[in-house]
Amino acid sequence: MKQMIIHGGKPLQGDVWIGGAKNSTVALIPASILSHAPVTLEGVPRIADVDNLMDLLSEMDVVSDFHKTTLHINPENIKMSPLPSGKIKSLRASYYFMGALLGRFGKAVVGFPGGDDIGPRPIDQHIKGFEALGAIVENENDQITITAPAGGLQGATIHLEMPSVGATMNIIMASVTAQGQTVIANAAKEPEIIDLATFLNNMGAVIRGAGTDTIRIEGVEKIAAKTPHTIIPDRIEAGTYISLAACIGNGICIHNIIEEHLDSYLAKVEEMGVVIEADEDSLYVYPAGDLKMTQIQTGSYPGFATDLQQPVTPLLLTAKTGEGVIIDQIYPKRVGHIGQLRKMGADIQVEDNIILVHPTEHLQGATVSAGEIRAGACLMIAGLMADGETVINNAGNILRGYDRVEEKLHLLGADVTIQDVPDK
Ligand SMILES: CC(=O)N[C@H]1[C@@H](OP(=O)(O)OP(=O)(O)OC[C@H]2O[C@@H](n3ccc(=O)[nH]c3=O)[C@H](O)[C@@H]2O)O[C@H](CO)[C@@H](O)[C@@H]1O
Ligand SMILES: C=C(OP(=O)(O)O)C(=O)O
Repeated sequence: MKQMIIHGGKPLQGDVWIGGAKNSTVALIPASILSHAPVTLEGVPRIADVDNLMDLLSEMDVVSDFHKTTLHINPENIKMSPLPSGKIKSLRASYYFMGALLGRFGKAVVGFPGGDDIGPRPIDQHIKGFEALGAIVENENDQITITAPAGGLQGATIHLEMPSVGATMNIIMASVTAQGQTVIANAAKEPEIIDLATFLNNMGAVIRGAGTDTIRIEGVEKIAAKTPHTIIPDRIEAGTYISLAACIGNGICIHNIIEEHLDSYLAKVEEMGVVIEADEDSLYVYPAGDLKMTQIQTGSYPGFATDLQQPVTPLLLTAKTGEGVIIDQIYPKRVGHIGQLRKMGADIQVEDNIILVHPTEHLQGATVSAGEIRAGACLMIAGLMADGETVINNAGNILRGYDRVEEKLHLLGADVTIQDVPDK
């Protein structure tokens, strides 16, 4: 098990550079197998999800090579292989191999995906999409087998019941080479969807409307990468460092940001009183003064991201008066961090899945556990604010999605180490 040890209470300052978006990267790597030529991805974050996806690629004889921030993937000798379990369970996004294998071979055999413990995460909309394209979907022994009809997948209109990021991406991957037109109505609008569409369109796919709620895909016979693709910056990593900077920063500049991707988040923290100055692709967060308490409801993009509700929670604790309310409408059960924050002395409760936050003058280091990636980010910020030593168990969950986090925190002056300890 990985353990993060923090000696907190010191103001941090300096510069931090945001990596490529985890939620783009974990879709683009599976999508690369749709290419009939080698793929180059630039700006790839150093995160455990990437290592696990590379292992899954190698199970299909797809050679990949990751150097600095460049990932080369050569799918030219790919063999159609079932991906029943093992690494499939280590991350949520392994489900993108369903759409990608279906698009490439007309068949996918993929184990049920793993991922964060944040409440129920059904994939019925993904399945509905594959079936609308004519595929037969069988679910047996925790393994999903998806088979295209004899004449290949046929374009169709799919109305998603909710704007699911994963279903939108999976249907795009499956339909890029389907016959005729596919329409995804009530599609997710997240920036990572646009990134996937840009990546595939540059390979010869015809996808229009990504970033709106109606996406139209005209099937083409084959696609092949021609130019390297640079992954968009990670808006969730950026939001995490903004929260950290406002909680414990003495002036922090965060580089490689697309500000527009953070609009609803920035509006909220600025409403609380955090002063932020924007430059071209960077934001400077001033040391925070007295902050106002606030209420937050998460929603689909462009709403307040569920993946930022936990990283922003320590900031609400620093408000001087009032009661804060956080409601996660996407994952109402995503409240595992609250009990851990209470161990550190936070005045915070959960009632009927609603998080109630009260001003907390002092956090004290404690031994806590990162039940999932963003709970880990929340505890990491709390540990940096707290007096004394904080030990975060299961810190591997932080490393799933935070690029070179130890190195970045050191650059800001933090006393943080990550170590391996035997599992209990
Ligand atoms: C790898 C990746 O990109 N992960 C992100 C992605 O997850 P993921 O793609 O899994 O999340 P979705 O957008 O699909 O989920 C949104 C909501 O729809 C529900 N739903 C989804 C699909 C489905 O078939 N049926 C169904 O009921 C989910 O339970 C959830 O309440 O978007 C989430 C919501 O922004 C983020 O928290 C995750 O970081
Ligand atoms: C829930 C998340 O990730 P995943 O969908 O990969 O589990 C997240 O990034 O906050």
